[in-house]
Amino acid sequence: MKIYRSLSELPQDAARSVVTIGNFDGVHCGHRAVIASVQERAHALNAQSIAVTFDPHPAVLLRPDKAPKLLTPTPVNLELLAATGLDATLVLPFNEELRHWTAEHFARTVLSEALGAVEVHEGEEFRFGYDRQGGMATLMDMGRTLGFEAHPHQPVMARGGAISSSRIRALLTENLATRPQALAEARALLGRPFSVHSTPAHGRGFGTKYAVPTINIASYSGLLPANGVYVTTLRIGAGAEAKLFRGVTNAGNRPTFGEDSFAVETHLFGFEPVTLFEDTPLELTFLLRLRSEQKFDSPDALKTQIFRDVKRAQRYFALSDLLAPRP
Ligand SMILES: Cc1cc2nc3c(=O)[nH]c(=O)nc-3n(C[C@H](O)[C@H](O)[C@H](O)COP(=O)(O)O)c2cc1C
Ligand SMILES: Nc1ncnc2c1ncn2[C@@H]1O[C@H](COP(=O)(O)OP(=O)(O)OP(=O)(O)O)[C@@H](O)[C@H]1O
Repeated sequence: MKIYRSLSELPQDAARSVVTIGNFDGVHCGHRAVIASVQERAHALNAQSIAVTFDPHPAVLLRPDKAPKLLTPTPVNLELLAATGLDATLVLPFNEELRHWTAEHFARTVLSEALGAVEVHEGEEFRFGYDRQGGMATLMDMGRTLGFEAHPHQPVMARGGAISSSRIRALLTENLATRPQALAEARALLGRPFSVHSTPAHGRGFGTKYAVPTINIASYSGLLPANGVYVTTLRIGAGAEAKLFRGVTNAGNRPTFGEDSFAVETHLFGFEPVTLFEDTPLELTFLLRLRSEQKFDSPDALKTQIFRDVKRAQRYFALSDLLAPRP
């Protein structure tokens, strides 16, 4: 997939394009349905399939105090978009200039002039342009003048509602704190288990001394699931060299050891030594929520509980192995 980071990077002789615009955070099942239509139509019309997205997420500029933590950091999101098979993604820097563009200006400069759009596909609730003034009706009107068709898509539903990035964020944070099954719901909406991508950090050394040895992940600006203990896998490294370990993870403040100090730490099963550098890529995947974090009276009491967590996680993996389709 080609990635263009500004309008000026696009080839001058605009190819015909079938386009979809949005943030696509997490590239969930709703996004993938719209993207699949874009690809199908691009193929039929002998045009390129392209997504237009924004960096940073518009909310960072528009509502800085309420900007959501992202399900997927931008580089990983671009990999997910590439995996859908799109020909290209245009990542427009979302800045003061762009935020003031009217819907009409956006349609004319980006869709028509820069991309040579022949069709534009969006969910029917789609809004765009300064102050969210434009919607599907605007796109249809503009399309008549500019020579593209606007195709609204019915919302893709799952687990009793329309799929959206904000719904998935809510499932993984406030809902998950009180309803462990919210993790499975988020998985159904995403079409894959939720994971975070980071690098290793140093622990305080308490784990090895008093509880169980763990790998900590570096402080992370994206979205993390609600504090608590989870069954997880940890992929260490990238490409053919990567190693996958099963384990249990605590995301929380570790109250047993005194003052709050937030960490995400994973105890790996069947660990074999691997060299970790500061920049070794880690992907931590959250499979099942086991419990909330607790303050224990002693490190020994915590250790006993962690052994119970490990047993439950091993039962989870044994069952998933049993249910996994055989080659
Ligand atoms: C599976 C698991 C569950 C944990 N549960 C709790 C808990 O409920 N309460 C708590 O205070 N700490 C919990 N911890 C965190 C330990 O306190 C932590 O491993 C220890 O503070 C080590 O920190 P360090 O790696 O920075 O040395 C848990 C850790 C793991 C791996
Ligand atoms: N469930 C869905 N069904 C159909 N189209 C969808 C669905 N979710 C999003 N879309 C469409 O995909 C495109 C990109 O969506 P975008 O990422 O901006 O929205 P979103 O997932 O609803 O996120 P948020 O919750 O942050 O608004 C838009 O055209 C949007 O209307």
